[in-house]
Amino acid sequence: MTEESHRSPMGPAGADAGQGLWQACVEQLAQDLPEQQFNTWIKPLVAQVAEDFSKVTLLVGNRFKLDWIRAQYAGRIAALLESIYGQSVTLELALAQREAVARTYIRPATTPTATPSDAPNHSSDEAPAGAFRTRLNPALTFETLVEGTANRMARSAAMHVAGMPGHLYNPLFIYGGVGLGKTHLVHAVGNKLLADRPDAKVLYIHAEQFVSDVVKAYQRRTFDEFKERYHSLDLLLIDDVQFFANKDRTQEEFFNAFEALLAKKSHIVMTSDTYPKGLANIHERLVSRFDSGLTVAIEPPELEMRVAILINKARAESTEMPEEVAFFVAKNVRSNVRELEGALRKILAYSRFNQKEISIQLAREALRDLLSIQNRQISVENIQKTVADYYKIKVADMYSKKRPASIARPRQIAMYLAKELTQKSLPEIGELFGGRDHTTVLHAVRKISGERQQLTELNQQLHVLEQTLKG
Ligand SMILES: Nc1ncnc2c1ncn2[C@@H]1O[C@H](COP(=O)(O)OP(=O)(O)OP(=O)(O)O)[C@@H](O)[C@H]1O
Repeated sequence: MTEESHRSPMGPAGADAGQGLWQACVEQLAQDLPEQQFNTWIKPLVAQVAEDFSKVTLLVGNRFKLDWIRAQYAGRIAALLESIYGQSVTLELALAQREAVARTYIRPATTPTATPSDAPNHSSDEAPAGAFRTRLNPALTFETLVEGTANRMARSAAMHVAGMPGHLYNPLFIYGGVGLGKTHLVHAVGNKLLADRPDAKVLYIHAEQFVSDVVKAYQRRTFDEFKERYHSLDLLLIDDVQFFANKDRTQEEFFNAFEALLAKKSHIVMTSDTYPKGLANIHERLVSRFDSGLTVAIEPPELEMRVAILINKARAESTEMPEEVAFFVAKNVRSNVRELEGALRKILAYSRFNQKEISIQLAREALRDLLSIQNRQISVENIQKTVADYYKIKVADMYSKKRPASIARPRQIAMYLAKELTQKSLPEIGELFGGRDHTTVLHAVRKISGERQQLTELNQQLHVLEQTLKG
């Protein structure tokens, strides 16, 4: 899709008609888009239209804008041009003031959805000299993040921060297991703020990169530059702060940056694999600061959310995934969104290679290995044993009629996990727990899933058990 080339001038003939085509497109976009978006992103574009209208090249001021327009608007623009002209039009994006022009060819799309694979990971790494490197991936936006019960609170807090940084929820601390969308969400905060305020100083950084920046500053004695860089931000997005464990110097520098940023009402958004008090080997004064704004969890996505993610991501690849296939995949791939994406990629590739329509049968074939590993690994017996070990009770207590809380609660947790992680029905699970009635299982499932939303500690324990069971 992307290639580097030199810009070739368009012939003058037909230039007016060409501009007419572009003008019609702009007028339509002005009606479709919010005014601020239109003024920021579309209005400044300069179009060059080929004589035969087969190609429209949009000249964009800088690399960040180019990536953003490609991710957010290119599909829609290409589709509009085609519908106005009535024939195929190739859309190209190019940097306006460069010798070597980065060109991007865009397929028309029916929806303006961005495909993460279309966009470079760190667009602003390629920002023109002197420009601020945000390290944001423009494809990771609120628009491409599917909302569900699992991320609703984190998402709305993040939206709030993006809309009004420096006010409520500072710092915002987002935690959850692997592949649940923490990174996506923090990029979305940065991208939204930049869309509203293109001059804001936003930086996304992984905690390991911060560690390496501290080491470099230490070796090169460039702490002044380091401080200037970090302390002048409007928004710092820092991923996976658990990586600060045991790194004293880094923790000290982060503490300083933290204090400086909060004092000037800049915003800090952090992610981690656990809640602040669960972090190991991080100084207490940092932990208490992490927890001083708002701490929110992202849970593993529920079934409906997994279905919606699959359908949306397939659509972003210009493929319609039938709902029943999405349900089949979502029921079988439960752990996290990254695995869901992997399953989708396999299905799309299998369907293309074999030139077959996407169906449940095709999904079953494409995911054969994955499904057999799952079936082998997660059985009710396995769950009972793992939960019994974890809570230090006997496996036999899973089937016994004993009722003390120290036994009844792990048993309810095991029933909940059996429902979540296996295909067994409530009566089947009841049978495997000493012949209990399905209503007992239903009660346990409802109780634990309700408490999971409220009790951070229980939620953490369930994460550990799930990760252990999934291997
Ligand atoms: N709700 C969602 N809607 C759409 N895509 C999602 C959603 N959640 C996660 N993803 C996608 O799943 C993939 C993994 O997400 P991400 O990298 O943000 O996870 P993470 O929680 O940061 O994981 P890790 O802790 O391993 O870094 C990404 O491609 C992301 O875009």
